[in-house]
Parts: sequence; C-alpha cells; structure tokens
Amino acid sequence: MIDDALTEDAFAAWTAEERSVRHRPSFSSIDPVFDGVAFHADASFASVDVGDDHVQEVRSAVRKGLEALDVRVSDSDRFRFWRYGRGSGLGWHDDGRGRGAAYTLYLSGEWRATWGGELELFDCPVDEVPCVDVDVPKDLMNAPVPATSIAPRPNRLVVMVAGTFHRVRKVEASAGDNLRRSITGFLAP
Ligand SMILES: O=C(O)CCC(=O)C(=O)O
Ligand SMILES: [Fe+2]
Repeated sequence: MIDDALTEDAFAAWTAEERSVRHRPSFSSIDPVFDGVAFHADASFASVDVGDDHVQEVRSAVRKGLEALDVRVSDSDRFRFWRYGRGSGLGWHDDGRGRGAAYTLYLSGEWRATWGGELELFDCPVDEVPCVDVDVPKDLMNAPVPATSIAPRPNRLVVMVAGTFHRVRKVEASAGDNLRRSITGFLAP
C-alpha cells in the first residue's frame, strides 16, 4: 500500500479524467445479486487525457509497489475505471491465479471511515488457505491470518499479488451520493 501515491497535480488530473469518463453499469462476476451494480469504463494509458507525465506517475508508483512485493510481471497499458455507489461491493475472489498482480488507485475526492467500501484481503498466498476450491465462504474462515482492511483513501495505491483473496465491502448508505472511485489494472506474470 502506498499513500499519497501521486503528486497533487497528477492526482487532480486523474480525478478530472475519472469524472469525464463515461462509465457503464456492470453486474459483479462474483455475486451479481448480492454485490449490487458497479460502474466501469475500459481505458488504457495511451487513451487518457491526463498527459504523459501523469501517466508515468501511476506507472512508477505501481512499479514501486511491485518491487516491495518482489513480484515480476509484464507491463500492461490497460486498466478500468470503477465506481461503486452505496449498497454496492464485490464478494471474495482472487482475481485468478494466472494473473501476476493487480493494482487499485483510489480517486474519490473525499472518503470517510463511516462510508464503508473497504478493500479487505488475506495477506497470504492462496494455497495457504485450505481447500479454497471447495467452498470459498466456508474455507476462508480457516485462513491462517485475519483479514486486513484497507479504506479507499483518496490517492492511496494498493498493489496485490495474484492469488490474494480479497473483497470490497459494500459502500454504506451513509456515503449518500459519494462514489467510491478508482482505477484497477491487472498485470500478467
Ligand atoms: O477496488 C478495489 O479495492 C478492488 C477491486 C477488485 O478487487 C477487482 O476489481 O477485482
Ligand atoms: Fe479483485
């Protein structure tokens, strides 16, 4: 996790970009009924208007996160903008094991602890969670570590090794019309 991942200028450019993008509704692939609807837009570093310097800031922050985790992945241009409103989240999943790593940069203008939307993760390799293919909701109770909770603080970057079980807690009603805004990218091994 890296806080204040971007300079103020870059963060302002990315939040402006996020607000100008046209998102479309998408049902969760994890649990389309319980998770509620989130909104996403496909993008690439080549397609955004933030300027090359600001793109490079994201890329280098992600690289820093990858170095800290000591994972080697290939570069990827593609990512998605995501918005979660009140009542929406994303159930437990591991992004698929062939994936290398994933990153999320939070782009809300403000976020409060009472608004929910935390990223929760089990900070251990998926193989250390017994029998994960049998019944995820039950088996995660046997994870050898407690879940870590990470609030979607603006300008916070989270980089995760593939095969880390994680979920997005629902955004609380108290968030009102505030959206949990982010970009998320996957990096192949
Ligand atoms: O937004 C987040 O904190 C994580 C999102 C996620 O897990 C995903 O899109 O697969
Ligand atoms: Fe994920």
